This record gives sequence, C-alpha cells and structure tokens, in this order.
Amino acid sequence: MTTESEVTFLGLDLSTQQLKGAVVNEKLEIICEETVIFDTHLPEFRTNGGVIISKTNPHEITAPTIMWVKALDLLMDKLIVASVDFSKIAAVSGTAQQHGSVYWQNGAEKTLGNLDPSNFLHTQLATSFSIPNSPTWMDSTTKIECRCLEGAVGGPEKLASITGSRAYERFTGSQIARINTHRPDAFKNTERISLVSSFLASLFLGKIAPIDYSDASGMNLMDIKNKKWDQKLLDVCGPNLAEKLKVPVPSCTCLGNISPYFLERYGFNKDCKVVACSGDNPSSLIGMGLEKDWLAVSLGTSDTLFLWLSDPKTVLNGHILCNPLDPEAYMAMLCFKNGSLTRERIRNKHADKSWDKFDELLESTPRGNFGYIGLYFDVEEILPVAIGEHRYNKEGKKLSKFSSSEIEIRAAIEGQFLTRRLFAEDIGFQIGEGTKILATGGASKNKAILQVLSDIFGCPVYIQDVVNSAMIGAACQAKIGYSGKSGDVFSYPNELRPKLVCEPYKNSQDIYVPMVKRIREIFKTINS
Ligand SMILES: Nc1ncnc2c1ncn2[C@@H]1O[C@H](COP(=O)(O)OP(=O)(O)O)[C@@H](O)[C@H]1O
Ligand SMILES: O=C(CO)[C@@H](O)[C@H](O)COP(=O)(O)O
Repeated sequence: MTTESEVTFLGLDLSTQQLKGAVVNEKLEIICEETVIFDTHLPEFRTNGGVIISKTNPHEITAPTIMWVKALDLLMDKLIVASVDFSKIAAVSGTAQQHGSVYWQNGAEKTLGNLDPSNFLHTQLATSFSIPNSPTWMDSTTKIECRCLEGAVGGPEKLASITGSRAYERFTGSQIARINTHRPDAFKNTERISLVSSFLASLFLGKIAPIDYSDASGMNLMDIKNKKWDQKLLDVCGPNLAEKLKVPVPSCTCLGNISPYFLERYGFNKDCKVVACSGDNPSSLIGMGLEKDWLAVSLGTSDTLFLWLSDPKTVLNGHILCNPLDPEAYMAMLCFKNGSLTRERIRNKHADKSWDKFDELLESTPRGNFGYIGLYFDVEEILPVAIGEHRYNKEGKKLSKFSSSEIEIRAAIEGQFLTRRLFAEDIGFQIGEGTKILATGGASKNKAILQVLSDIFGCPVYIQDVVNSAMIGAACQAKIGYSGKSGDVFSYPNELRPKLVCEPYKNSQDIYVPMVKRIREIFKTINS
C-alpha cells in the first residue's frame, strides 16, 4: 500500500498532434513528463499535424484510432525509461481532443478485458475498431446531418438551448449520424461508441468507460441541464444509440481500478484508480484554476477562448459546456480551427521556419499594420464559416498579396485575434477594467504573439509556467477522483499561479476597436 507522502498521479493528454503524459506529486508538481508526437514518432501512419485529410474530400479529417493506441504503448515505454515508479501512482486520468469519436467493433470490450500483458496494446486491439479512422474535431463533412438535428427539435436556437450549441459539423452527434448513413454495415457492427477522452479511459480500465458530462456536452446530444441524452436527438443519429453510448457520468468520477494488463505489464498498484477523462478544454479549465474576471485563451492546434459560467444561456455562435468541476455550473467556449497550424504555415513561408525570425518580423511592424488586414482559413473555419486567404488594404480593397513578409505575419496574427475578440463580444463577453487573460497551449510560449493578443483585447496577459494546462488538468482530475472531493481541495503550486507576461500599449484600443468593426463588415462579404 502506498503511503500518503509517496502518492503520485498520472495525467495524460491525447490531443490533436501528440500524446503527452505527466506524473505529478501530491502538490501537483511535475516529476516526469513525456511526449509522443504522432507525425514524427509514428511516421508509419502518415499523419500531418496528427490527422489525415482525405484526398477526395478536404472536409473529411480523421485520425487512425490504432495510432492513438500505439502512441500509448510508446508513451508507457518512455515512462519506463524515465524510471517512473508505477506502483506509487494512486490514480490515472486523461484529457483528449473534444468531439472525435471511436467505434468499438462487436466483441471489442471482451478483447479489452482479456489483454495479454506480455504484448503491446496496439497489436492486440488492431481489429477492435469497426471504423478504423476516427472522425476528429477538424472534420466538417456533416452539414446535412446538422440540419437534421436542428430540424428534429425545432431549429438551431432550440437545439442550442437544449444541448448548449446549435449543430456544429465537428460535434459527435452529426458525426455518428454520418457514419450510420454512409457506412451502415460498420455501424451495425459497432458495439459501443466512445469519445476520444472516454476511449483513453477505457484503455486503462480494461472495459469501455462512460463519457463524462463536460465532453458529452460537445456532442449535440445531451440536455446540459439534466445531463441526460435527448432521445429525439439520439434517434436522428442512429438506432440503439443509448445502448452504444451508455449513461454519462460526472467529470472526475472514479471509474474503478486499473486493468490487470497495466498491473502486470507495468507494475501499477492493484488499488490504482482510473478516473473519468474529459475534453481538453474542460480539463484546461481545471488545470488553470480559472476564476471570475479571467478569460482563458488556449493557443494549441485550435485556438479556443473559454470562461467559467454560473448560469447557462443560449448562444448561437459558441458553446455552453457542462463545467467539469461543479455540476451546477457551466463554461462558455469559442473554438477557431485555424490556430497554430496556420501560424506555423505562415512562419514556414515567411520566416524560414523559425519562431525567432517570425517574432522579429512581427515586432518590426506597427500595431494596426498600416491598416492591412489578413484572414487565413486553411481549413474551413468554424467562426466565421469561411475558407481561403483574404487580404485587404486600409481602404478595404481586396489584395492578392502583401508587399512584405512582415506585413503578412502581422496581418495573420492581428486577423486571428480581431476575429477572436469579435466573436467573444458577440456571445456577451465584456472586456472590463479587471479583465485578465490567462493563455495556455503551445503558442503561449511566444511573447510577441501574446503582446498582440494583449493589445487587441486591451487587457493584461498571464501564463502559467506549465504551458500544457490540459495535461495538468488531467492530473488534477486523477487527484479529485481519487480523493472523492471537489476541485477546491487542492491549492495550486507556484508553477500554476498566473504570471504577468504582457500589458496592452496605451493607444491600442484606439487602433483595434475600429479594426474589429472593419472585420465585422468584411465577414459579411466573405461569408456569403
Ligand atoms: N514558440 C512558439 N511560437 C508559436 N507557436 C508555437 C511555438 N512553439 C510551439 N508552437 C505551436 O504550438 C502548437 C502545438 O500546441 P499544443 O498545445 O501542444 O497542441 P495540441 O495540444 O493541440 O496538440 C504547434 O502546432 C506550434 O505551432
Ligand atoms: O474542437 C475543439 C473544441 O471545441 C478543439 O479545441 C479540440 O478539442 C482540439 O483541441 P487542441 O488539440 O487544439 O487542443
């Protein structure tokens, strides 16, 4: 039996581009951290940014489910090499990209419960998925199914008031409906459907884990107030869906003990608990310890903005999710698809693939960029629904290119954050005297980018020492589920306390408030 002082927790993050894992101590300080990057560590799956874009349909964006399983095999090996003592881990939990879905073939749960500890997971689960490539959050193939979901309950507003969101292409309900209509045989052959987060929990549990409330609220299927599936919506998506999804559970629920496979293969303690996993944005909310007045801005593969919300409200351009810490509370969220990968593409083209050069060019241009505006949607954007490159001069004339790399770079970053601010204001987010931004995700290490964020929103930007708040959130979930107490039982260590990185320049609002108005006018033209 482990003593209190020896207890550790394992938190995993199965995000778009990589699988990360951290072992933390009781104070939530990181003892060991490892990463498996899909594109580079698992090149045999030929992903780009962790996903595969269909050659015949650019809106179809999937990821091989078995790649995620193999990534876990690899991560566990890395943790062995790092000398992690698995017997001290009291609980495991995880977080994952939201909305993506996993289709377990008939008989898969039996396989999952009888794994041979002398072999890898990926060799034993290779034939366990009825749909080998999981639809991801980046997919936007389900416009027809979205209209059906909205139609079933009386329109987008009604769907938003029930599920927290109008129908979105990437949300799991419409994705399941598409699988049902396009691949009926595979659907019939599907025993259970998991979200990526509950799939991760299942691997540790040795049986198919329930979906947690927070991630379930990203499916367009659950009533966010009573936390029950809406039968009318389930019926639109496929037969016997309640059976395939099972009943959702509160986030941070302790699901049971770790499976015999992990006990024997890695020497976990037989009492080690598996705690329900959640989506990366809800987990980030936990890892950030978000309080009132704070707006979280996650700059990962996607850019997301979110905040703690006490009462649900109906929003049409955004999402209301169940709060992972407080079953009575909610979180408001906005998601933008063209985040880091777009910044990276522009860096590669205009700054020799170097963030240092990118920052130098960004900082060499003035705030407001001489009136030039650039909007870059490499994949179909969520907010606004738009695709392609759109460049404008001060007079609003559309341009085919800008005259220099530095103008292009600033146009891209300003265009992104002006868009984020416009949609945040549209869902009622008010930037007041005390508003503070807490940034996280891969790009939050970039101070030049954060300065633009600060100037455009007109508020100070803070970061935590640990840029991956979702992974730390997962470790917190493990701790909460293990202790059976709610989130306020822990105090955050120094690395998780927000640290100020930039403040807005004095004249920034004179420049950017009119630019937000200009962007609104531009969207009327590129949207139609
Ligand atoms: N110094 C940097 N400046 C800007 N962006 C960065 C920097 N370092 C990493 N990134 C971006 O971070 C992204 C990955 O962020 P991360 O939060 O780890 O992604 P995810 O969790 O979605 O897999 C990369 O696509 C990369 O473009
Ligand atoms: O679709 C959403 C949120 O609704 C995305 O935020 C995904 O959850 C992917 O997250 P990252 O990999 O970008 O962190």
